[in-house]
Amino acid sequence: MVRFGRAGCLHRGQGTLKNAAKVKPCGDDLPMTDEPKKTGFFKRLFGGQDGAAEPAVADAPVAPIPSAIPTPDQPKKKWWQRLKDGLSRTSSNLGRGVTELFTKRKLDTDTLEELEDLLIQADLGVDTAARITAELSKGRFGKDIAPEEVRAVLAEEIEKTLTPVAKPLVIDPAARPFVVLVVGVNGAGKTTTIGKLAAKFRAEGRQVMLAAGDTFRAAAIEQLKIWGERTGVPVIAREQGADAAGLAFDAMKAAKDAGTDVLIMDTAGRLQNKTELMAELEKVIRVIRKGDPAGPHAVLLVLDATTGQNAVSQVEVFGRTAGVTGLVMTKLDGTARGGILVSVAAKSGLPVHFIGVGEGVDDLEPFAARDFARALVGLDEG
Ligand SMILES: Nc1nc2c(ncn2[C@@H]2O[C@H](COP(=O)(O)OP(=O)(O)OP(=O)(O)O)[C@@H](O)[C@H]2O)c(=O)[nH]1
Repeated sequence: MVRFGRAGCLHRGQGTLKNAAKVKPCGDDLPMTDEPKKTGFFKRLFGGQDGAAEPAVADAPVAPIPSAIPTPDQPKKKWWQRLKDGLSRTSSNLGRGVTELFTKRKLDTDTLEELEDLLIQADLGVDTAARITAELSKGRFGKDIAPEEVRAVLAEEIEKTLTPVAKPLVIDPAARPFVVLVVGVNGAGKTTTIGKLAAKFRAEGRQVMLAAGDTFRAAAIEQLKIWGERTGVPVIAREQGADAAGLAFDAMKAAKDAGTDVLIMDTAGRLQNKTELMAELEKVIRVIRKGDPAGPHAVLLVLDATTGQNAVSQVEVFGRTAGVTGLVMTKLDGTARGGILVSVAAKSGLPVHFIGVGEGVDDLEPFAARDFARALVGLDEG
């Protein structure tokens, strides 16, 4: 049965926390990349706890949903400040590391190697780290160099890597509905991102509909309904355990009938190495295409920054199976290794549409290369 989840009685489970005791590191049973992981000074600097992402469990209670619509008495922080605060764990580690490396030391083979290690520990990836250090040494080798200069070069090189992928998600008004399919591993932040996107599109005056395609978890359906209620957006849902492809069919029909501009479809979190679940995703896509051969018009892969280099493998597999058209990276505030975005961007070349630096509705914004690069290395807005 199709239910429109706009009505009031949706607060069951609201405000409860996902049970931290039930989760295990996301990377546990996933194919990891062979990026070298260093120990010692840099390990201590970067904590070594990242990779402990939060895969959701099937019976996890609903995640807390922050107020979707900020009330006037909530002082609204500028996005730059949110970004800077969100990336502070990475930027303070990088900044401290650079200062310790380059105070009263020349730019020589040792310092360059140590800088490369520092960048790898921040998850920028081996290739990017090597390219940046090579660039830094040009014309400066054997000379004194101030930490500020190193930071400026870092920001410049990171910006260069990111500029080609910093692309907005363009909603084609000719596609009605413009179907956005949201995919990713468990707990990456898909449902939360959908809620934030719904609020954004509504603020732009678009008619939005949500589809609770994560039929696996009752809590996920409830969570999406709450976001729907808060953002004033109808939610198409079926009961827990229902066929996800059937739900996609219902949602396509309902969105067409209602003349909706944007239909955002949630999907169950799935590990990229679980083939039967990946096959289910392909089925959902086939059903969407029956409704509109050009759909889904965007397939957003939500990546949790705290999963580190495993994000690279997620991009590969979801890209192959679901035809990912763009990325959203969440939880950049929860890691000292925010450089993972640079690594993923450099390797995949996929557009990065949005980044998330917190749980609030305003903590997701379109991705801007320069702002990100400067905030990542602890420089001011430039
Ligand atoms: N700190 C932080 N937390 C976030 C961010 N985005 C999402 N979260 C939190 O991450 C947790 C998981 O988010 P969900 O939206 O439920 O993730 P999901 O991918 O839908 O999860 P499944 O339905 O289990 O696949 C929630 O507690 C969110 O509030 C972010 O940018 N920063």
